[in-house]
Amino acid sequence: MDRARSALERGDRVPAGSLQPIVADSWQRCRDAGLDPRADPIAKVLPFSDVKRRREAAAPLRQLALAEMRLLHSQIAGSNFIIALADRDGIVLDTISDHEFAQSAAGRAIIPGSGWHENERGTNALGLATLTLKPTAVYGREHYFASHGHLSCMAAPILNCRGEMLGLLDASCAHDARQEHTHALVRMAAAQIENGLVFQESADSFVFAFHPRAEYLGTLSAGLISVSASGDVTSINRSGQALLAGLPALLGSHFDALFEAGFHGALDGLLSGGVIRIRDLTGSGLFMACRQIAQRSNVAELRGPQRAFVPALISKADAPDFVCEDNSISTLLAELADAVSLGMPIHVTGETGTGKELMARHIHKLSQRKGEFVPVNCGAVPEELFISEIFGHEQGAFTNSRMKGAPGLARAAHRGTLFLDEVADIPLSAQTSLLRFLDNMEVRPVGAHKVDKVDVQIVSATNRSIEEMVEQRLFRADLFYRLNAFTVDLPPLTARSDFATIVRNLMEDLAPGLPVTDAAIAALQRRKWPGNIRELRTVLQRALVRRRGEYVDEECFQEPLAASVTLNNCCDECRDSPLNSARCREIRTVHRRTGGNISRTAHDLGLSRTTVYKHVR
Ligand SMILES: Nc1ncnc2c1ncn2[C@@H]1O[C@H](COP(=O)(O)OP(=O)(O)OP(=O)(O)O)[C@@H](O)[C@H]1O
Repeated sequence: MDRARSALERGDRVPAGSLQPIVADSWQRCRDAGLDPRADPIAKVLPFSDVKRRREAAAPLRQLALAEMRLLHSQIAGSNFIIALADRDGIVLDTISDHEFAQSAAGRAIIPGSGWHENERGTNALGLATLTLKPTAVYGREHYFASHGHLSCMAAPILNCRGEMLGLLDASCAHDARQEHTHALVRMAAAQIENGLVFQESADSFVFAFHPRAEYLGTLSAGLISVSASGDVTSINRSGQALLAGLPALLGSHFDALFEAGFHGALDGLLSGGVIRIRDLTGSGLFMACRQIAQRSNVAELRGPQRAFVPALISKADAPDFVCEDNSISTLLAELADAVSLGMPIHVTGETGTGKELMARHIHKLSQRKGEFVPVNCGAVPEELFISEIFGHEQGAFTNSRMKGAPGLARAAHRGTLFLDEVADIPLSAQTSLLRFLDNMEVRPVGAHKVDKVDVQIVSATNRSIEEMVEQRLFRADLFYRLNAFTVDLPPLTARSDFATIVRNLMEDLAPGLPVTDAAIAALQRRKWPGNIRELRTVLQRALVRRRGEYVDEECFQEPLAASVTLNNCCDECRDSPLNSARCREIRTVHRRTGGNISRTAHDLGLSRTTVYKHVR
């Protein structure tokens, strides 16, 4: 390696045989592309809007991959690693890392949006695996750029059954800390994701596992084949293709072209839930078991008695107890249930009053966690107390410490949910501690030496654009990426297709049994709703006062515009107090001018963040 490296850095021919051929070829390509191995790599990072689009495009893959990444992380945790998921173009979408690695130069380079193409970053595992579609490891000084020489990276492509690349999984670590088995773990995780995709893409198909040995049916070396209700092959994993080598184990082929028993012959035994013996058409004996029954297939027609079907995506128990008939939300809810079951941090965005807190409580309910739902209003906690509020403090930890000591909200949320409301207002000084907590779920109260591990579902919410704050360096990008593994974006009230249902639902709550006319709903729908559902609720309350008959009609909403604007400019508490309303209006005006930034409003007006928060919430 020493000879190869000095030849490379001198610009001489690299001695033959001094490198594995795949690395030697890559060095040559980098040289041809004019990259200088002693210079810094070209470190392009896409803006978050692009990452978001790519994450959406890769949503089914991410859903499976994030679960595998967490598992992989738990297998290699503490060994100073980062695990990354990249999309088909080699752009990193998500990372999970040991805290120490995240702080290193390499950890700060492998971030969502970073691309690892060979022609920019030189020889590296992600770049090579993107080119070759093969699992690849690049150790230490095999990296083209000398500045990457302390890293070891292992990447494995994730392919669909047509052999097309969907994404890549990568594990990188300091070269001294590398462990031989990690490469195998990364390959296994990629294979597990590929298998998950067979199920995910084949909801309308049967999925059968097969292997020459029955005890291997549940392992990664088992073949998985998905077959439509008429016996056509809809997907087959890599192990399946290898086990059926020599046969047309391809998409669009038919079960009968692969196995002697034929589809209808095999199905009866398979649907009985047992393991059957079967021969492929080359005569090799195999064991086969059914892993999934096709949804919507009429199994009764295919065989005797009716079998259980795969349940619908949202069960009744999982349905929220607030209105969400709007398409964009109901689609999200199906995915949300999966994200919650994987324990992914969920980030809820939406204008004020769109129902973010309600959604956070729903997430807690979905998680079926026995612990508490613990809301923290990050905008209302004074900056200097933030860390001790979240992580607690020991008795006497502060000079003027009131207190006996407090466990902190993160511990109070153990086995429950920590809801970080107004998360954009977390002081920069506390963001590092929160990031570390998200990585290791460890709590160390201020002044304490002991560390406790907790198990907490994280939900955060904001009505501000954290993307912009990240660009302005007001919010840590790595913290943002950790918080928003899954985002629920609540539409403003004016964009909701279930507006009428929301009105009727609120009316039922405020005055059960009292009808509201369609004309009244139409009149409401024509208005602007800067305060969204919260404002609608207040307007309905006021209309009830004005109601004359046994129903609410459009006349109940004809309040003078000026009054309504003035009212909207004050918070509920100050509305009836001439003394407070002017001050309140000023706070709310500055708050709007600062784009909803509580800290800046507080600073500009010389008030505490808690005071500002009280008037703008
Ligand atoms: N889908 C819904 N159906 C009925 N009521 C709703 C719905 N969503 C929200 N609400 C009501 O609207 C009000 C505001 O909801 P919530 O406090 O959850 O909003 P928010 O987005 O967290 O607001 P903020 O950003 O100001 O904290 C509450 O009274 C809530 O019950």
